[in-house]
Amino acid sequence: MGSLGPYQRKHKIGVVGSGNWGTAIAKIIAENAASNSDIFEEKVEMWVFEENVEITKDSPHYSSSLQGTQKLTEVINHTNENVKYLPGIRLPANLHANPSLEDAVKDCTLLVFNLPHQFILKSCESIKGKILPYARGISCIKGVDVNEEGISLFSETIGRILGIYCGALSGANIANEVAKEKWSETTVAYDPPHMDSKAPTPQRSPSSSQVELVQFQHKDTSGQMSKTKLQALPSDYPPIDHVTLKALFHRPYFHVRVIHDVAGTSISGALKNVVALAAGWVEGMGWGDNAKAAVMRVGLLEMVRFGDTFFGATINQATFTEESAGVADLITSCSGGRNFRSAKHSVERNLPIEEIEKLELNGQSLQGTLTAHDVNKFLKKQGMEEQFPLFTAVYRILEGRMQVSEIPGYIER
Ligand SMILES: NC(=O)C1=CN([C@@H]2O[C@H](COP(=O)(O)OP(=O)(O)OC[C@H]3O[C@@H](n4cnc5c(N)ncnc54)[C@H](O)[C@@H]3O)[C@@H](O)[C@H]2O)C=CC1
Ligand SMILES: O=C(CO)COP(=O)(O)O
Repeated sequence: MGSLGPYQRKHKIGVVGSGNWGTAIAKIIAENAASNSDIFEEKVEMWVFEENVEITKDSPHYSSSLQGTQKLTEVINHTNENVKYLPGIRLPANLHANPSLEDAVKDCTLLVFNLPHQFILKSCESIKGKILPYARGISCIKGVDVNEEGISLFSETIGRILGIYCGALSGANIANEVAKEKWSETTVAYDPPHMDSKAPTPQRSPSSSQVELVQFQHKDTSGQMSKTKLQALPSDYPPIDHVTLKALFHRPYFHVRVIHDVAGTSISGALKNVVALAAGWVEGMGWGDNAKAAVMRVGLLEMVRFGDTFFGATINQATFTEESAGVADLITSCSGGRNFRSAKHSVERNLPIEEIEKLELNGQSLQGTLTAHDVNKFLKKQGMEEQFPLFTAVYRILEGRMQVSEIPGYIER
C-alpha cells in the first residue's frame, strides 16, 4: 500500500452528514481510506451540522478541559466519538469533523451524501458550483423527492442540483449494529453514462487525459427530461467504478455487492420505511408475528408495484428480492428499525409518533413519516391511492383519519 500505481492522484472523500448512519458510514470510509492509501487520500472530511452538546460529569469524556457546553465538531475531533448521534463508538483518527459544508466538500472527487432527506435540497443548493465539476456522488439517503414536477430519486436530485453523477447505497443496515462491526450486507448501485467504467472491471490503465463533456439525462414521471453536462474524471485519478466503490465501502464486517440498478436500490430503501411504520403499529397492538408478516407481504408487493409503475423502464425487479436493499432491509427495518420501534411505542404509549420521535430519538429523524406523506401526495396526484392501500392506510393513520385496527380490512383486496 502507499504506491500510486499508474495514477498520479488519489481520491479525496467527503461525507455530507453526521447523524446515526452518516457517522457510521463515515467510520467505514475512513477505515478504508487508511487501508487503501494507493487510491484514497487518508484524511476523510465529514460535514457536521454544528450544534452544542453538554459534557456533564456523567460523560466518559468529562475532564477539566472538556466540560460544559461544547461544539459537537470539537468534541468529535477531540474524543474521536460522535457523542450525540453514535455514542460509544470509536471513530478513526483520520476522520475529521468539519462544521463548514463548503470546506468539507472542497476538492473532493467522491461525495457521500448521508442526511435525513428533508435537509438534502438546502445542503446541495449551498454547495452548488463549489465542488469539483468532475466529482461523483453516492446517496445513502432513504426517501424520495416529491415536487411539483413529479417524483425523483435523491441520487437524481443531487445529481441535478450539483451537475454530477450520483449512485446510491442502501441495505439492511441498522446503523448501531454496523458501527459495532456486527456483520451485515449492503447494496451499492452505480451506473453512470459510458464515460465512467460501466462494468465491474478490475482494469486500471490510465486512458486519454482529455476531459470530455457528455449529456447525462434523467427524467421524472411527468416525462420531463433534464440534462446535466457530466464532466469526465481526469485520467490521472483511478477510475470511479465498481472496483473503486467496493474498496471504499467494503469491510470484513460490511459486505458490499455493487449493482447497476440505482432506482430499485433507492426506491426500496425509501418505501420500506413506510411499511415499517405499519409493522410497528401492528406489533404495538399485540397482534403477533403473523400480522406483522401480513403487513410486510403487502408492503413488499406495493414497493415492487410502485417501482414498476413509476420507474419501470429503469428498475430491475430482482433488486427487491435478491439484494440487501430489498427484502432484507424490509425485514431488518420491521424488526428493529427506528420507524418500527417508534410506531410500536406510539400505540403502546398512546402518543403521536412525532412525540415519540422527540422523546426517544435524541435528535435523530424518522424518515417513514415524511415519506408516507411524500408518497401520498404523489399517489393522490396520479389518482392512484386505491392501488396502494397499505401506503394509503399508513398516511391516513398518521393524519388521524384511520385507525390501526382498520388495516386488515383495508388492505384485503
Ligand atoms: N440510522 C440508521 O440506522 C440508518 C439510516 N439510514 C438513512 O440515512 C439517512 C441519514 O440518517 P441518519 O444519519 O441516521 O440521520 P439521523 O436520523 O441521525 O439525523 C440526525 C442528523 O440530522 C442532522 N440535522 C439536523 N438538522 C439539520 C439541518 N437543518 N440541516 C442539516 N442536517 C441537520 C443532525 O445534525 C444529525 O447529523 C436517512 O435517510 C436514513 O433513512 C439508512 C440506513 C440506516
Ligand atoms: O434503514 C434502516 C436499516 O436499514 C434503518 O431504518 P430506521 O430509520 O427505521 O431505523
